[in-house]
Amino acid sequence: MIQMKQINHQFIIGKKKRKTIVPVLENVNFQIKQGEIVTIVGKSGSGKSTLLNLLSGYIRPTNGEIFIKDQNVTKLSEGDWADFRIQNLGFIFQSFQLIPSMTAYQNIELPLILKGASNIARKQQALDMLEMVGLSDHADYYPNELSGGQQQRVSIARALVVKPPIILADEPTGSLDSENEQELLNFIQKLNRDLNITFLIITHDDQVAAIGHRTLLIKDGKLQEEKVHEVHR
Ligand SMILES: Nc1ncnc2c1ncn2[C@@H]1O[C@H](COP(=O)(O)OP(=O)(O)OP(=O)(O)O)[C@@H](O)[C@H]1O
Repeated sequence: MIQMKQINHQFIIGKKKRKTIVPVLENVNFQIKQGEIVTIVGKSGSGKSTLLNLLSGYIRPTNGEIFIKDQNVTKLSEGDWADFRIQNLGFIFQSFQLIPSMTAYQNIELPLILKGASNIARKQQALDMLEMVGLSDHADYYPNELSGGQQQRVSIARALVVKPPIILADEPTGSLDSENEQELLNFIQKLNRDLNITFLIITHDDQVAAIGHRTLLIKDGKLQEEKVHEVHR
């Protein structure tokens, strides 16, 4: 489903004589199968977000190739990457990234507008998602009128409304209290079981890491298999 082949990534800071090269990832190779939940851990600054940004196409690798659903995404133009992203990837961020001037319903509907869905289909699917995350009665609330846990549920509904086969999550529980965290983790596992959605989750939190079928560790620019959690399957 997802494959990184010999990925190297470095950032270049400054210009000309003051140029500094910051190597972040070195010869990273891994594969994720459809229906897996894989969690990625590593110290602050180890390159976790960089890895996720490479998989999202927001940055391009210095070297190496990335395949998602057998498509070599490193070869896609910006426009084709944008289309591919809308069709295949959903995102969950720590900071929710909801649009403050739009209601819960409108935030969830937005990816469907971008995808070109019809009016009727949009309405039905957005309402279904609101129901699925238990917020049917909050459709017309704006993000600042919702609790942190409710905002996170709206952001998940928005990620899922286009039914992406893959969800990339960066510290998805980072802003939640322990009750909401547990609820979200149960929800991710349910989506994985019921809809066979593949999850790649970056986290600092052991409880989150443990929902992965496997956990990968980024250390000194390299990726290593940390743990296989047998209990989940
Ligand atoms: N756009 C950029 N330009 C230059 N350097 C960058 C850029 N983005 C990240 N870096 C550097 O790459 C390294 C890895 O950063 P990254 O954000 O991937 O780490 P992380 O593991 O996600 O950290 P955290 O857990 O603190 O979020 C850091 O040294 C950072 O300074």
